[in-house]
Amino acid sequence: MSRLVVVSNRVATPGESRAGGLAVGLEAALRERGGIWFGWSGKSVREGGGELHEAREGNIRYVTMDLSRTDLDAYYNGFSNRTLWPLLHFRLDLVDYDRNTRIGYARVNALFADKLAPLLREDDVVWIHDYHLIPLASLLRERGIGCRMGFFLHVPMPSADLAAALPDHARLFSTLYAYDLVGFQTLRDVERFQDYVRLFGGGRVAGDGMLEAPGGRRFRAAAFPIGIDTDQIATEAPRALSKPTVRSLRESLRPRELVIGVDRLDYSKGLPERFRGFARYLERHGSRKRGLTYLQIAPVSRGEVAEYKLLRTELERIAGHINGSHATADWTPLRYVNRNFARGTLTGFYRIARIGLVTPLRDGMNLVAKEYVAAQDPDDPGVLVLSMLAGAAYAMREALLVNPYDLDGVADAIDTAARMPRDERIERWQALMAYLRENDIDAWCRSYLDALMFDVPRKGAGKGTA
Ligand SMILES: O=P(O)(O)OC[C@H]1O[C@H](O[C@H]2O[C@H](CO)[C@@H](O)[C@H](O)[C@H]2O)[C@H](O)[C@@H](O)[C@@H]1O
Ligand SMILES: O=c1ccn([C@@H]2O[C@H](COP(=O)(O)OP(=O)(O)O)[C@@H](O)[C@H]2O)c(=O)[nH]1
Repeated sequence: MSRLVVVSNRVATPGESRAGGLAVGLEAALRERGGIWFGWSGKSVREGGGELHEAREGNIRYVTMDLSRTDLDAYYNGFSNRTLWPLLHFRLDLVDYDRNTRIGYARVNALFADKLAPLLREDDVVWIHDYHLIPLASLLRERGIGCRMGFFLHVPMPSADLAAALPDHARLFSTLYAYDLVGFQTLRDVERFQDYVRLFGGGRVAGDGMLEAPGGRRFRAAAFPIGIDTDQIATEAPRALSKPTVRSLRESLRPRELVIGVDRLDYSKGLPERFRGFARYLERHGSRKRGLTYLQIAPVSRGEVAEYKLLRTELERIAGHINGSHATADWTPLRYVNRNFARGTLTGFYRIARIGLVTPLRDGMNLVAKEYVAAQDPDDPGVLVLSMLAGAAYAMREALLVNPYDLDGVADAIDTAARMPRDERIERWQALMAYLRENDIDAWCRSYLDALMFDVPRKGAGKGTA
């Protein structure tokens, strides 16, 4: 069997617990097969960068690389998170068009290629993840690496016209042509990518999932919706009820029901809109409103990026306003917590929540939606309120689907969820859970790697073909 080499900006090194779905998914994927996980160390150094660190746990070898402060600012805080992230989440209004960060992004990708190339063997399978590392395969091929390489985009692929608004977009997106397989979360993402290749990328859709780049090189593009470790969460959730943090949350709520939201503090997650949707519920459903308490967990994310700092201030203001307007001496309707919780604890929180509120404005997938469902009590499950603009909504049709911009719709969905009879809750939950069991994290990993290893012709790979 070929050795698997996973490459991503974020690496979950042993013992690290941090919010973010990519690391959660890849950790589970590598646990099954073993291999190398290569990426940024999470550290920045004053000068230089490029130092490698190694660690091993079980069958996974972790190789991580430090980045200089300047490189990190340009590549991660800059081009990845201030240019590509908003672009890929349909937020042209937030895109930063700075040329220097674009150059820094190219420089750091070249550094990744320089450090990774010597570690690779001819029969390795290299699986590169996310928007931070789009050009990496092309740079590795320039360095003579001919092995199979796949890419997976964890975030949405935007409409072709939006993608084309990026200066030099063709130079960036055409580097995707160096991969053998380009994976997306949903079929809609694949279709939007095909549109881009056809309309702006100089290529053509060859049928059968294959695309043809301008020079004639063929590669595959397909959807592989990421899953979770469904059985593990279902087993862990009832056990988590005995954890002191979970017990004390439960006791503090009585006699009210819990509504829960769990998101990195990110504008793509639609938190201001969600807070306002909850406020609308409080205003419109006055007689029942005191039956619910909404807990929003929102660990700070990308805290050095200006837009994220602004969002934090805005949320504090809205939360203060909601509580100021609706709280009583013995009830705070919205509890807003900027802390990261271990996933073991979160499963207990999900389990005791009658409603899971997941309303991103755009999201590649959203693993929290899936974790919430997997953690429910089969005899008395809660209800998932899910944005129709999250990748997760593509298959999770038995959730209460909402438009996250429609505050009245969100308020109505909270009310419907709070009043939903047990039989209906069970019926919806069973359908969702059957889907999550069949499409778990192992299935995701297996289907992607099978497609990369067996479904992709190898003609034309190798040096100079990118
Ligand atoms: O690494 P960070 O900058 O701290 O951000 C955390 C991760 O956020 C994004 O996650 C995405 O991947 C999830 C799993 O596929 C998906 O469910 C979610 O919709 C995406 O937003 C980002 O894409 C990752 O690269 C980050 O590591
Ligand atoms: O305090 C927290 C908040 C979130 N998460 C985890 O972070 C991931 C978030 O993934 P998702 O796909 O929902 O969104 P992303 O943050 O990757 O955009 C999920 O596995 C959560 O359980 C966590 O471990 N602790």
